[in-house]
Amino acid sequence: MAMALRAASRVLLRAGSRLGRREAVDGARRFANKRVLVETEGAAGATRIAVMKFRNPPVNSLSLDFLTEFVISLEKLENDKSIRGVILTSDSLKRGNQTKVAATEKTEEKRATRDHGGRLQERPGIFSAGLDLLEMYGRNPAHYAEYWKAVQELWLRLYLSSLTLMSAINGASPAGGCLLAITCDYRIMADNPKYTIGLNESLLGIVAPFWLKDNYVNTIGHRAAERALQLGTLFPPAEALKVGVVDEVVPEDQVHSKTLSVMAKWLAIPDHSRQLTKTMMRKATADNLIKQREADIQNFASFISRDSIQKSLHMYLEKLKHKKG
Ligand SMILES: CCCCC/C=C/C(=O)SCCNC(=O)CCNC(=O)[C@H](O)C(C)(C)COP(=O)(O)OP(=O)(O)OC[C@H]1O[C@@H](n2cnc3c(N)ncnc32)[C@H](O)[C@@H]1OP(=O)(O)O
Repeated sequence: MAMALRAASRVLLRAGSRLGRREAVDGARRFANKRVLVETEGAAGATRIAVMKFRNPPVNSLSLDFLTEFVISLEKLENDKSIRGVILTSDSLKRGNQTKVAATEKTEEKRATRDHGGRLQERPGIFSAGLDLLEMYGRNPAHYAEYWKAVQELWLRLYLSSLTLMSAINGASPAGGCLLAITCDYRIMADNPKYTIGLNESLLGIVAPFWLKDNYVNTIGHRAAERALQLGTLFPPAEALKVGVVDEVVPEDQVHSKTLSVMAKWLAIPDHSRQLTKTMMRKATADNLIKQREADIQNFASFISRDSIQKSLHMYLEKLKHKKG
């Protein structure tokens, strides 16, 4: 066990020092579609891990295209027998990021604000702003049904993944952003009080689906989930740690390296016993959705089509548009 842990640590520490680079280095590979960048690391034949970086500017919202690309990337990793662990994180959307890839200059400009001296300042990072509100507003029921099926698919794939999944939460993580995080086996959040995480659906006048509620209950317990869901609480890092939405809070510049070192510990456990244990813990919750997927889709489509709900979403979108930077 100790030897396996040391070997996994060596692979991951090497990965840690290299993953920030863009060029292909010994054993490192990457593939990308438009909105998800995947970097894998490790020698051929050895354990490798992958880092999935979201890059859907301006706020990494879970649009239909993003969901589709995400699931395709995850499936690719699931089918690669050399990959045992995956880290979910946001490609930095901030101004000044040396590795920016997808954001246009205009978007980059939008991600900065000016201070009183007119100097550009970085705005806080974003892990994911959650479901894309524009997929749920002003569309038709067929679109809502298609969108919801994709949301369910993402959740099921992540929640039941045989891989060890970890989230390195390097920015705001409301609602669907929190969904991504709480499907993971372990969550590490940057210690920045500007970042918050939680299921805030009730603040938008909508309701989290039962399976996401169940995932939340399994993560933070019934009473805490009941209160947080009703109030739509978005927890800053210290509170998120206290309530158990995240497992660790670390300085922002250590999120990635810390996630790699925790991953090393998890990868020292034999896959078969860890995977069977994970399935034992999660199967009943996932089965609840699997046996009523179609009904859940119809429910969502009719709920979100209601005039009153569309009105709430309209008001929320207006509020976002007009808020002061
Ligand atoms: C009935 C079933 C319910 C299903 C469960 C629902 C789950 C969900 O995920 S609902 C979505 C919940 N998400 C939120 O409430 C987050 C809303 N966004 C924010 O709070 C902020 O945008 C931020 C903290 C994530 C980032 O703030 P900031 O850096 O200041 O950026 P802006 O607010 O200026 O946003 C830039 C741009 O992006 C648009 N936008 C933000 N969030 C979303 C979103 N979730 N979907 C679509 N678009 C989003 C925002 O409106 C701005 O657009 P423009 O004004 O056109 O630039």
